[in-house]
Amino acid sequence: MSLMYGKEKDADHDIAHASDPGFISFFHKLPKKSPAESGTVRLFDRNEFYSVHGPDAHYVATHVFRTNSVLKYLGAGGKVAGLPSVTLSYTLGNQFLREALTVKQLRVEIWAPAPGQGKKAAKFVLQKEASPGNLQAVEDLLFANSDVLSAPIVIAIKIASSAAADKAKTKTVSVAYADTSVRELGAAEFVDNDLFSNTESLIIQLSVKEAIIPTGTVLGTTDRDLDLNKLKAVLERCGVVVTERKPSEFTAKNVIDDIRKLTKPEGDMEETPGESSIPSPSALSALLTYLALPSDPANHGAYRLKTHDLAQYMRLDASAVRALALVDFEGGGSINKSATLLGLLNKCKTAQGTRLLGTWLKQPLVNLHEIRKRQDLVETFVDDSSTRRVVQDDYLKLMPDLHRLSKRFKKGVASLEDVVRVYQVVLKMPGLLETLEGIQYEQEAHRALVEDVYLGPFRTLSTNLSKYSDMVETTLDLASLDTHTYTIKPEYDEGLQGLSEKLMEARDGLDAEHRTVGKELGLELDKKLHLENSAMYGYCFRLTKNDAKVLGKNKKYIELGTIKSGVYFTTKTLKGLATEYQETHEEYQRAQSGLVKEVVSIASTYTPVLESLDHVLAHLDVIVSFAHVSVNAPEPYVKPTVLEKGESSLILKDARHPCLEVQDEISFIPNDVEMVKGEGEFQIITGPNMGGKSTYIRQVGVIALMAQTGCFVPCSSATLPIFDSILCRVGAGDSQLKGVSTFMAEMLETASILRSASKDSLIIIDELGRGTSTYDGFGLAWAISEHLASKIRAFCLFATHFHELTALDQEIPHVKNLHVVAHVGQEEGSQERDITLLYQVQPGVSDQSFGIHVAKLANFPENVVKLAKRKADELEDFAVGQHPEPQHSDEVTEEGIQIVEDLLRKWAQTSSTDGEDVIMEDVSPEAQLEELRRCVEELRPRIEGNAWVQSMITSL
Ligand SMILES: Nc1ncnc2c1ncn2[C@@H]1O[C@H](COP(=O)(O)OP(=O)(O)OP(=O)(O)O)[C@@H](O)[C@H]1O
Repeated sequence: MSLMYGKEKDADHDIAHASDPGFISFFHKLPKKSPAESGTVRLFDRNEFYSVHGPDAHYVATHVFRTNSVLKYLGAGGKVAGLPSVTLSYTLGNQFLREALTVKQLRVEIWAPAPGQGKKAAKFVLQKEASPGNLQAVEDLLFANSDVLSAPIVIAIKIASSAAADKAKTKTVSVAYADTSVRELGAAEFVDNDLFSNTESLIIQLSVKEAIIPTGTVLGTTDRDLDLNKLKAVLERCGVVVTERKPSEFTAKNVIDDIRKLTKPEGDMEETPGESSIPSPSALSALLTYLALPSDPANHGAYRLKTHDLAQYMRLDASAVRALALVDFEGGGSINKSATLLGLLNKCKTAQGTRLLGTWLKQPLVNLHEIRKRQDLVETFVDDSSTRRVVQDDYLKLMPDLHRLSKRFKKGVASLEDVVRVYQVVLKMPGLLETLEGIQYEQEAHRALVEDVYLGPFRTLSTNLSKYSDMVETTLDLASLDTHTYTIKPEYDEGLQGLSEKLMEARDGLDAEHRTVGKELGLELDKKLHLENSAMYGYCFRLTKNDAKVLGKNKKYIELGTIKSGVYFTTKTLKGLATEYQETHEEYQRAQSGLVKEVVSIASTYTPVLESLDHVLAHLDVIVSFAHVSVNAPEPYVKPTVLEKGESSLILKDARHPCLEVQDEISFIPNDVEMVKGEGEFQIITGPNMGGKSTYIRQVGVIALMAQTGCFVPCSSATLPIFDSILCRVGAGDSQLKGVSTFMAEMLETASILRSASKDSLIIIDELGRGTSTYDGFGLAWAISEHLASKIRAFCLFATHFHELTALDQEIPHVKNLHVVAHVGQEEGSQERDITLLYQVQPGVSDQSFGIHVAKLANFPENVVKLAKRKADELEDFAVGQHPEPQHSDEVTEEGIQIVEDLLRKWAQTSSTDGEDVIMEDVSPEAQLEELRRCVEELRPRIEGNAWVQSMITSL
């Protein structure tokens, strides 16, 4: 969901009038935004609208209104020295705040006029503060009526190191996390490497939005500072907002008491947990302090504390989430639904289903039994399409977000309408049960599973809810539901019944007087003489001005007023009756509202049942959605054969990229994938730019991930082992990293892969060594490949432009070369060569090299660094022709290599500041490419004389 406002009238609230001259000086004296100037927006509540000032005003102008013309400049100096300001209506402002917190990952502050200050306040006080992981203060304001599709998870991280651990380059990481929207706390403690690979996986698994870490020292030079910097880099890569707090907050003081307060119901006499039984006490302590949970009595006894085991799910790194396009990482809300796996697979009908799917994609299973269970359930709904449709259209589609409803009950803000919505769910249950009982099984074995996962729980929950229906039916006036009025049945309460009768009597009295006056005046009731309950006068009579002449000067008829619709009048009797009616009505409302509270509070006792029901419905929704997508894909998906870790090779027939094959403009070419353990689990893919390399290697990752979430896969047949992790490294051109320079990010990610991969990992490396500037890039690619292939022996797909890397298959038996096929043609009589891309992947090496790139090292295991250096030297030799003949292309000549060398040197020099190996940190990929194009132009005559060089740079 992105904000597309256009130029709104909203911006026209006249801020110049609304603001006191004193405001400008007040604004300039405000404390600096915490913790850093950036990343926080500050809104001023002006009773009817919000105003925004300074740099924030520019931000709002650009992002909300998409024009600077909405800016007003307060104070003297106009555009040059005035205070840039913009206003937002409450609706627009709240929408902006929601997006700032959940999509843009910003902190927000809302300031309100200081007590005693009127509309034109000059002084404001901070009223509400919120951050992506802590929405508590603004929950009612911003999220009361909108589904939050992802939970505001906030995590506190503490790193402990010891001399022994330092030597082994490991750390102990303690984390505590909270989801205040469901009142859940969690903790985990694990050993991590010095690049925090496990912490990264945990952040992905939990979809963390904000992290609290201790501040470093001022100088930032201690070992701890260095660790914190690395941690910050990881957090940034994962798109997490970093909040720094004093290290003193990371001490375990009071944490036992606080946890007891939060998790134990009042009066629970069970023994207090000791400090040793509370995991990650210091991280928990920092987290509780930050969220101020213990100080709010509403939280007492309301929280649950869990421990999270990192190994229960497949591990993913941040690049994998991006490279496999699992979810919209930047959170911008893609318009094209099939652009992400979440978008593609989300045929869920409920908000809870969509949320659970998002979680499942970040938490692929590693337990074979659990994976097969999900697959069998999906198969059940693939086999029986008609039940699938009925479940989706007649049941799931009508289910409200029970999680949100439960939350409203828990917070005591639920209304009768909420009570009724739950009732409507309960009414649907027998039909849903009957539908599921009627499933036509192709595999009898699935019957017990459906019974176990859905029918059993639904029956129990229905039984638990039967009293709920009774309660609603005896207390609520169900006859008035159709008109969306929610009232208590008068018969339910004696007092209410009495009042209701009194109300009827009063109403009868009014009617009688209506008749009497009609007769007296000789006017037909309702056509001429109207009895009305006017907002201004209460019950009274109305006549048109013309008809009103009959009233004459008769004192009996008391005129109340004349407006366009006619003349209003009353009589003494009517006045008395109207007052009585009004008073009884008010009394009735009071009595009813007491009863409403009672009914809502009885309904609230069902929240645990509702939460369980929510979970089973969400599960059903995702499974049915998987089945729906599997059947309705351009080519139906198949159930993959998943085998235990290490027990299988990866064999896919006719594999497709699920997100690409659904795009209208693409006629997708399927490819087989064979990664046979011991024979070819390491594959190097070369080929021309845009030839389909990335697509091929990424689709393998997507398919493995889909298989482990229990979904069917886009292949005609598939066998694959369980992977403990999918780790990716994607080239600079594709990465959308912020903050860290692309180069450093590339190196860190690759280093992290080397540290954390195992033989059961699936590694996807795309375009390693791009965007940097020496031959080390090749050396690095070689060294990494060799390390992965011979030491780690992971399943790996490596797409590269380093043609020379393909020689690795001569050294390591299970390295296999593949290439994407391109047909290079030349029209007769033309100098132009055009390439037809066929997107077919075939064994062997492509006969063209497509460019050499460059890199520098950061944080690699020493042997990799050494090897990289050696290989780089070898390549230099190779380049000047002292190396054996190039093996794979007849067209490569010494002259050709020389031209490429000269070209690259020129490129490196022009971009370099010191003539050394260049790290183009500050140069955007576009600018680098532009630079390269310029160099090509300079060497144009020589390039045109050499077909090989020319083919290599066609893509430029
Ligand atoms: N199997 C396929 N069938 C049809 N079209 C494909 C296929 N694979 C890729 N394409 C098309 O080719 C485009 C480029 O593919 P991809 O990015 O995988 O190429 P690449 O070889 O990795 O390119 P580069 O080397 O420039 O990074 C895709 O966006 C898609 O439109």
